[in-house]
Amino acid sequence: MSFRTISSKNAILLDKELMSTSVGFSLDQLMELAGLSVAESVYKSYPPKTHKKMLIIAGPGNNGGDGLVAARHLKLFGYEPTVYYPKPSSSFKGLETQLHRFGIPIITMNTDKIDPTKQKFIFDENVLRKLLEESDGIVDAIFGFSFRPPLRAPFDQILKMVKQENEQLLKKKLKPIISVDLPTGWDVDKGPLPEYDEWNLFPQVLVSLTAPKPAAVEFVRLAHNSAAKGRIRHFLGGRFVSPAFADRWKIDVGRYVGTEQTVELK
Ligand SMILES: NC(=O)C1=CN([C@@H]2O[C@H](COP(=O)(O)OP(=O)(O)OC[C@H]3O[C@@H](n4cnc5c(N)ncnc54)[C@H](OP(=O)(O)O)[C@@H]3O)[C@@H](O)[C@H]2O)[C@@H](O)CC1
Ligand SMILES: [K+]
Repeated sequence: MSFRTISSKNAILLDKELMSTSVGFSLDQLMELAGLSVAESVYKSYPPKTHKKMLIIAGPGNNGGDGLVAARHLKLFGYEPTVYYPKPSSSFKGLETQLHRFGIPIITMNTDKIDPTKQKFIFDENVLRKLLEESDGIVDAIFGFSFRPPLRAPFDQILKMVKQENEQLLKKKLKPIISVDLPTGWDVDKGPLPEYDEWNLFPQVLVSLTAPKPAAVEFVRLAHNSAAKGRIRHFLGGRFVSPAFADRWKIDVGRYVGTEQTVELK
């Protein structure tokens, strides 16, 4: 294992710099490339022939936005994606509209259960259980580098359930989890914290974006020590960094081949 990492603090600063006037990217551009690299990593790991029904669980921030983009690309790649999006962001209305146009179901605030004064999402475990049962794989686009434990509602209940159901279902059939940028719930700089074990997911695939975070080192280390090590994969995506920019931030550009948007780190 040899890859350089970037701390949570620097990942936030790097992100800002990419969108500064001196570098010139917009959030839409970065998210499109990030989401595309996630979809490509899913395809390389679990093609639609064997894992057609993908459940994308999207969080309220940009990690969730990557998930919405990935869902559209997955549809174009031949999957049947469904998006579970408990706390939609007003910034991503356009992405939601695109998903509607592509006929991708989005499970979001449950209108008949909304508290009309607070517009609160009320977690219904039967809805999530059914989605998990029907899916062939889960894309974890809940939280990325701005996550700070402990998890708050409703995501604590959601994560707990994904973990429990997946452990049950795994006994019958491998239902992989593909995590976007970080396994949700893990501390960005330390990895999974034992005190939060009830909702620490352990994904089969991690797609680090721009550069792996320190938690990715833990992911690889734990994978190496687990019985499932042969099935665990770590990709780098988000192909928008120039060599000079990477040098400045002491990260690796990634040895992408040809038109690839994602490269496996070994
Ligand atoms: N340059 C790149 O690499 C690019 C990176 N990109 C992607 O952006 C991701 C980072 O996105 P991000 O900064 O929006 O943060 P993210 O992790 O989605 O979470 C923020 C949300 O989580 C919430 N929240 C936090 N803690 C919580 C808790 N304990 N329990 C509950 N909620 C909690 C927080 O709520 P708040 O604390 O503000 O109330 C806020 O709503 C990055 O990982 C990558 O995937 C690409 O899109 C573009 C290029
Ligand atoms: K994630």
